[in-house]
Amino acid sequence: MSDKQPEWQAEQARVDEVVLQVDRRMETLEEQTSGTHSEMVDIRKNFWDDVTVNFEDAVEMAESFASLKQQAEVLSERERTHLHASRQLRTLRKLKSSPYFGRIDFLENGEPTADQVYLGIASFRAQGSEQDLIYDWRAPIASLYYDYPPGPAQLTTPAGQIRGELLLKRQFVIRDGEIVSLFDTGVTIGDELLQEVLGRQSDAQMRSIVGTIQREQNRIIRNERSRLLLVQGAAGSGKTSAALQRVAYLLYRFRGSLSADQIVLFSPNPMFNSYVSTVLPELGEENMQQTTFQDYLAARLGHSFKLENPYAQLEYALRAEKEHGYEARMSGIRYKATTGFVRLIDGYLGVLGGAGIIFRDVRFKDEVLATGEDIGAYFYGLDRSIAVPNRMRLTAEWLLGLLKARQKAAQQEDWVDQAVDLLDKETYLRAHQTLKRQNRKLKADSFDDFDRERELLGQYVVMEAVKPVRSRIKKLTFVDIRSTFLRLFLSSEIAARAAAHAGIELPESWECICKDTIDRLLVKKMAYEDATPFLYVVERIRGFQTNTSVRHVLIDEAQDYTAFQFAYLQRLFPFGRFTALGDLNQSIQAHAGAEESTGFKALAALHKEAETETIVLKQSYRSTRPIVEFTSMLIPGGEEIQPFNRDGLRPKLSVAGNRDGLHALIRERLDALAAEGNRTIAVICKTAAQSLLVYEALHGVPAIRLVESETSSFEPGIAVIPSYLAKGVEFDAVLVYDASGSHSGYGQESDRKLFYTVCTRAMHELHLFALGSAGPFLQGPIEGYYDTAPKSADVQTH
Ligand SMILES: Nc1ncnc2c1ncn2[C@@H]1O[C@H](COP(=O)(O)OP(=O)(O)OP(=O)(O)O)[C@@H](O)[C@H]1O
Repeated sequence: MSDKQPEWQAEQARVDEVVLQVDRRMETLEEQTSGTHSEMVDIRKNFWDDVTVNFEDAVEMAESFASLKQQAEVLSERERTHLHASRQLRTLRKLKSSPYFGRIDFLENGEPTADQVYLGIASFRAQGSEQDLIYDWRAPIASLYYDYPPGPAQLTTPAGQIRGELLLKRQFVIRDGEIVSLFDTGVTIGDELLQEVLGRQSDAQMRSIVGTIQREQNRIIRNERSRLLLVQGAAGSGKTSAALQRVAYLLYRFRGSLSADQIVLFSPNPMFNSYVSTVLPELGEENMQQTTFQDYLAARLGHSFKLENPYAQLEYALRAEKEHGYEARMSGIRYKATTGFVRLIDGYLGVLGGAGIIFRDVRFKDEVLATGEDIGAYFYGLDRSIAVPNRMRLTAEWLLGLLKARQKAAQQEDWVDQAVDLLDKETYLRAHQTLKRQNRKLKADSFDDFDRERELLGQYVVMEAVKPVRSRIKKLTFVDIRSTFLRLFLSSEIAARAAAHAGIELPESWECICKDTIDRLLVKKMAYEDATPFLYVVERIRGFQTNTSVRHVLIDEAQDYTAFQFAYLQRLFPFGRFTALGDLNQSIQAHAGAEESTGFKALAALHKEAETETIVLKQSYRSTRPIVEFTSMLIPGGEEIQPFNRDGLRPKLSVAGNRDGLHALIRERLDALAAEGNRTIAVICKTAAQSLLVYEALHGVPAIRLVESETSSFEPGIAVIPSYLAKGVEFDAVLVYDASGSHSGYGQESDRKLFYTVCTRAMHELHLFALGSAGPFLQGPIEGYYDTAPKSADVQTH
């Protein structure tokens, strides 16, 4: 529609009116906030003048306390009002610039006139009015906009189904209060707006897709029914986008009962956290908790082991092929990712319920209070129908009882006298304070009595000596979980019993797996593949420290999780509803290729079928049509992926005869891409080691930076980045290093998904660089989907 048409002008007049109303509201709010702000400053400044503090006796103290409490409450009430108003102002500022993005005219059956509904990031009505000038995109009526083209439509509300007809569906782009474009759409969501949105250069931050959410994505966003929502979606199909919009939806739908800190998003790496961190604030919502699974593991394991990170594991899988023990480790990595291994560990835990947990001696002052055998005998003497963690608690209580008896006896011992003599002044004073606190009858002058003082200081010394032992008993450190875990791998007889208990067979490579596991655990190294099974055993023996406040757990890149990791997460968040989003074609972890039951199926197995919903996204939005057509050829079943019809250049392959030549070609391409105005460009390498070499070889290229596993921010410019860290993110242009079939390129069948993942990061341009010749994935029918640059003259090296 053109801006000359009366329809456009009428819409602009409405925008002007809404902006005026928003402005008015902002003025009122600004006045209010400046008022509450100065009140807050005042209260803070005069806090102590306005309270009466008197600690002379109990009554005065209670009064002082009440006065303090009241003053603090007034302050926090003002702070809350201020925060709320500031948030509202932030949203109003956004509405002022772009009040809405869509309009629907809905004629409900039996009604004489259609409702005009304008949709924006928040609802808004003029002061004193009953009518919404803007509806929140999450309001029930907004679903019509996302779900139906013009024609018959229906809406599910708490009151039942509403049927009617969608007479009009209009989309707007409004900037600074001016309509920039306006489309009436015939299909679900008009291609024009999507074309415009997707054709833009990326700006190093993920954007909200609120104005162009597609019907399938809307199903993900608004799902309230399922305990487990599984989303399998092609690369670039909007899984992450839908997940974030879903969080915003849930916060709106359940406002009052759900807060942002009750939602956790597990993301693939810290850089990804930064990439998505602006979407929710852009929608006027607070960010949910964001973490990586690795961070979670590290926090739970503490410092007792040197924990390998998943990237180090992946680097090993990609690079160490020639190292001794490679196959043993790789078969371990694959087996430990399976549900078979979960069952084996469950079987082992079953065995341990009857016998076999290893206990440590509990000592007090170099003397054994209870030997590991004694503890074992006590533990296994308890009723076996009591769950293991509860028996552990009972055992701890028994040990605390022993310790108490020992504490009493110790007071007469010589070492106590010696320790009392050696007390320094500070400790002496501390002892005095502590004893005074504990024994109210003790008056300040009691210390004048030498014998009494000696006795009390003796008690203090023993109490201090007992403290760490008591704390260790409470933490159940008398259970030697490392040795207990190791035993499964050390004893073939126990492994066989665990397998029999679980009703499964041990894998053929079990012996090799055992040797590999033992070697590392004995030196307190925790391989990534062992970390979750180990923690699972820890928590099943000691009792799970569950997080009961979390209501929604979203797992992005879920295809990379093992059956064990899902089982673990499921137990950690017993009240959480799970949304798992992934793409099996992008399974790039070292365990990829393990039995099919890893990934989604394992997670689904943990839930009832009736509580699970699976949504498949086939349309890919990120890349241009030529890029999607090319990448679809890389994977089986790729023909099912539907490219969004956005034009662009075909991917281009450049081949060089030596590395210097390759680097010269890349430099040339980077210059050209930067000159074209691409804001985010990535040279994606296979490994971190390769990234470092390439980064050094490209020294001097402006705005180039190396991305490493610790990199925590996603920035514009040129990134040299290992394949696995590019997961989940996207770039205007991608240069793949190196697309040959050599070891440092992508030659093995096991490299296929990695190669696919790398190529699908490109939004507008994809350039492939190969050393020597193109790799196997670029040969055959796929040759019809990319162009080849004329072979360059190789750079001569000296
Ligand atoms: N409905 C939509 N409207 C506009 N843009 C969209 C829509 N859906 C997806 N996109 C865009 O497509 C790109 C890919 O989206 P996103 O990263 O969410 O996909 P993904 O499925 O998580 O991808 P991958 O699995 O490859 O990491 C993003 O730029 C996103 O903004």
